[in-house]
Amino acid sequence: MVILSKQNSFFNGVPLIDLSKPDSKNLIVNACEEFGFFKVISHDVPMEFISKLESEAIKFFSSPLSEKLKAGPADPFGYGNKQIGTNGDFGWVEHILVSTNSEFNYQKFASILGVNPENIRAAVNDYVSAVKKMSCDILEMLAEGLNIHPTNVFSKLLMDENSDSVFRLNHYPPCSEIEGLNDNNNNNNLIGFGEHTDPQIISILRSNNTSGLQILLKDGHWISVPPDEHSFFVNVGDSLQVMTNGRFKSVKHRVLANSVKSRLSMIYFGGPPLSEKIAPLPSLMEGEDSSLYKEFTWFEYKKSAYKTRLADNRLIHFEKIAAS
Ligand SMILES: C=C1C[C@]23C[C@@]1(O)CC[C@H]2[C@@]12CC[C@H](O)[C@@](C)(C(=O)O1)[C@H]2[C@@H]3C(=O)O
Ligand SMILES: O=C(O)CCC(=O)C(=O)O
Ligand SMILES: [Fe+2]
Repeated sequence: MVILSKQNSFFNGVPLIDLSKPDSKNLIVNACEEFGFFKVISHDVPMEFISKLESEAIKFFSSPLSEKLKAGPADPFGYGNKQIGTNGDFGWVEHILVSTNSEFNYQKFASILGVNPENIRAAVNDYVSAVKKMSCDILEMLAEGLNIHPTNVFSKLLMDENSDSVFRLNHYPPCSEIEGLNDNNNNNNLIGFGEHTDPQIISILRSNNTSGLQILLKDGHWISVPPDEHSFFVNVGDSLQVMTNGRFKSVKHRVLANSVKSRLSMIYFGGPPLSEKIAPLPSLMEGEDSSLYKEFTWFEYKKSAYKTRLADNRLIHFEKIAAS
């Protein structure tokens, strides 16, 4: 029996994983089951990579809107302003979305920044490579914690040369008008990025020290995640929910805009190759036929996901109807 030490394993209500500690694999499993979310410290992503990318992003987002729009529209890759996806979702946010594998047209960004496209490409590549390595370490610890062999069942999907992973930079400008907005609970809330789950396997988020991120708990309450520029935050995505046959739940999260400070976040979304079948791992099913989900590939899931609104439950179309 595994006895989990709860001591020092929470940070303001959010599970805290110290990657240097030997018991972290069990704590990660616990966090994925209870929250679908956790904070990571003692990682080995160099601060130099984070700062370099952050300064390139600040330069880009500080450019005149007319210049930034030249790197859009986000279809889904490129620059987007207030628009999230193409199905009618909006937020107080501007963003850049790039594919981590295909040759993205960095020239578009570079001409705006007036820099060599190699600089921005190198900043994204250095950062993404380090964060991808950390994602794989976490996924391998997860597999070990679940007693799955080989332990690279999840990480090999991110390591595959055809892995369909994406990287996103979000900038939430401060909004002074929030003070005038009131919801029924007397809160001043302006949505930066509306509630949703991430479709991929795992998402790794790093932000500056501006608050805004919230996660939905199993009991239906939203909690604010205190920002920490030196740490990373990990989300279970829909695909990991399916691969664990619902044992882990993809976490609903959202971002509220801030009235005084701007928030800058960078998120790596680790996804499988398009042709990969997304199905529960046999060792996590009670019997051969106990999958909660119909068979589908990541391509089929993505195609369907891109037709949905942000807050929709995208997995519902792939769930088996329970026999009565
Ligand atoms: C409204 C949408 C934006 C999104 C594609 C979608 O149709 C539904 C999923 C959204 C999401 C959420 C997590 C990531 O930010 C994202 C890049 C992704 O893979 O799924 C976005 C999509 C997007 O902005 O293109
Ligand atoms: O910007 C953030 O802090 C979170 C954004 C997010 O959840 C996303 O881009 O999917
Ligand atoms: Fe998200």
